[in-house]
Amino acid sequence: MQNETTAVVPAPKPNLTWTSLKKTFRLFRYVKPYWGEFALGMVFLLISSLAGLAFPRLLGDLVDPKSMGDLLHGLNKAGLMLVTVLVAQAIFSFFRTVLFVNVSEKTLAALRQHVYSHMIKLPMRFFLERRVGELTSRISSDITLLQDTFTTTLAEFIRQMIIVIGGVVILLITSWQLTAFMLAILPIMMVAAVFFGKFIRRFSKQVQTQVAAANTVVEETLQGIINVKAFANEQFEIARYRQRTNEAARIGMKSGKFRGAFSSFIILGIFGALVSVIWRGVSMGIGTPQLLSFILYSVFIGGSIAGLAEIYTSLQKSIGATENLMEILDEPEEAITPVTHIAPADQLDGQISFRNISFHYPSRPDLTILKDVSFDVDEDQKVALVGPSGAGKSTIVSLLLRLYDPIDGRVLYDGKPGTSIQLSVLRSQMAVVPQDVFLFGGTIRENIAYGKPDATEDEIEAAARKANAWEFIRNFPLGLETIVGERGIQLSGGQRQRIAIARAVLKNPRILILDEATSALDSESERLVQDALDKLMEGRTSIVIAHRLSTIRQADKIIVLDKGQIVEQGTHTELIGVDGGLYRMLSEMQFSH
Ligand SMILES: Nc1ncnc2c1ncn2[C@@H]1O[C@H](COP(=O)(O)OP(=O)(O)OP(=O)(O)O)[C@@H](O)[C@H]1O
Repeated sequence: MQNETTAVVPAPKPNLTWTSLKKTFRLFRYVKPYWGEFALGMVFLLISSLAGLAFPRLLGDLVDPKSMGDLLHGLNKAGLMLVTVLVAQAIFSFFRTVLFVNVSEKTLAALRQHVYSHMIKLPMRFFLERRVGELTSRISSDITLLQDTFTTTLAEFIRQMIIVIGGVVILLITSWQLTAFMLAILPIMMVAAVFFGKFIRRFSKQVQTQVAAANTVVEETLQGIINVKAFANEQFEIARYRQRTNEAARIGMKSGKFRGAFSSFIILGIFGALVSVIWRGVSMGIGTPQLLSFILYSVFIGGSIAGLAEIYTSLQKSIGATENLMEILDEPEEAITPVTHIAPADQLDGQISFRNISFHYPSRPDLTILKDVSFDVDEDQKVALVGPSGAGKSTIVSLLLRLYDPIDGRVLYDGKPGTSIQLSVLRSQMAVVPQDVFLFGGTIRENIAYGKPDATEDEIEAAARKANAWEFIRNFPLGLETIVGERGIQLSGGQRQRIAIARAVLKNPRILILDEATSALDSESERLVQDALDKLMEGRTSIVIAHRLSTIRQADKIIVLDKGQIVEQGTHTELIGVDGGLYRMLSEMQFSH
């Protein structure tokens, strides 16, 4: 199965239009700081391309030293000129490449950083509408594509244009009749060869897909050989394999015919065209040396025209990539600012009110998730949200974190509307201990310090102790430096939760949000987690999404949700006494197990 996060989504190939070109020009904003280097690179490119243009002419002279007076002297002179041109071209090409690579590396690093820092500040709504794979490929493959454009494609484009225009001018001066004859046939053949080549490559891709499909049959059946045998399905699998391999062979043979045609085309078309030009030149009485440089120019021009066809495709792709990036950059960011200090006026006491909140997710406007939800949480209270799956508990938490804004109604913090408090200031005073604890691939220390990046060693240790995590961390040979995540050790569910608790302890939030883990921990682990949570909840407002009702008996208030509405509110004792109440029913169901 394809992994969502690594799937590369190719950029669509748009047509070259004025608006898309205008978007591409916005890229040059990133090149601006390196304009000097870029311009110098351009100059070198011009010189080396022009030098390259002198090459066929000089080769002609080398064959025909007579044109330069004394035979030996002329030969040496032509040879020397050629060597000079070659060396100059080599030197200029070197500097041109280095300059262009420098400019594009710096430009694209800046672009990458800009896109990423913009992307991560976009509102949740944006992430609901896109797949992670799509976004990662925007930042990885699209920008890599642009890198190629800046380092090679652009330079190639200019070089090829100089060769085509300069070459044609030189040829016209030599003989306009022969030039017209050559231009009428050779470039067309070259461009046809490029498209023919592409067409054939499509076939090899199809063959590869079929071969891969056939290999899947082998792999699956050998891995699950017991199933094949137990079902006596050998014949069925043989038929499946035969069908796929035959299909691969069929496409392969079809492509073989085109390959054959391609070779014939090259022989007849391109070499034929060259022969015709030579024949025509000789019959026009043009001398061998001139004819040689004429043919060389023609080959150069033909090659460059074919190259331009490739460049066009690659520019098209880059323009597509740029459009995608610009689209992301045009999305409005959330108002996220670095929070270094919270002014006393902005410090929350921890009182929360939901006032007539109605909500639907931006991606599903037809599906109302919360309907007229109102409740209050007092400072330092512990409030539990309970209700069947899908009732809207996590949605309430998302609104509290202002990941989304309600469609109707208001969320108030200490009586002030959320919209009047700076988003970063608000979020920096809340912490979440989620159900699925997300650990970054790094050390335990880094993962705990995520709650407060500038935490000291002592603070980290104290947080780990308070979270009942110190004991197990100390027992790892590397302690806090133990690597966790994909390439490190795997922590148990309870251990991960305690790391998340330590994070929250470090953050020391006014409002704590707990999403209880649904999967059961073993009783010892559960006791340690619960004890750490109880300590963490002390002295702050806590909202707990509870799945196991046994943990919330002491809550100051229990809010029971069903289908996006509050159906009951009260303490455990009050709610358990409601005949036919949802809370009572849910607890009876849980305790009867
Ligand atoms: N990002 C989203 N986009 C669209 N609909 C969503 C999104 N997230 C949740 N929902 C829908 O909102 C409803 C409430 O979901 P929510 O996660 O708030 O429920 P919950 O009470 O927390 O459930 P659970 O106990 O299973 O976690 C569900 O019907 C869910 O399908």
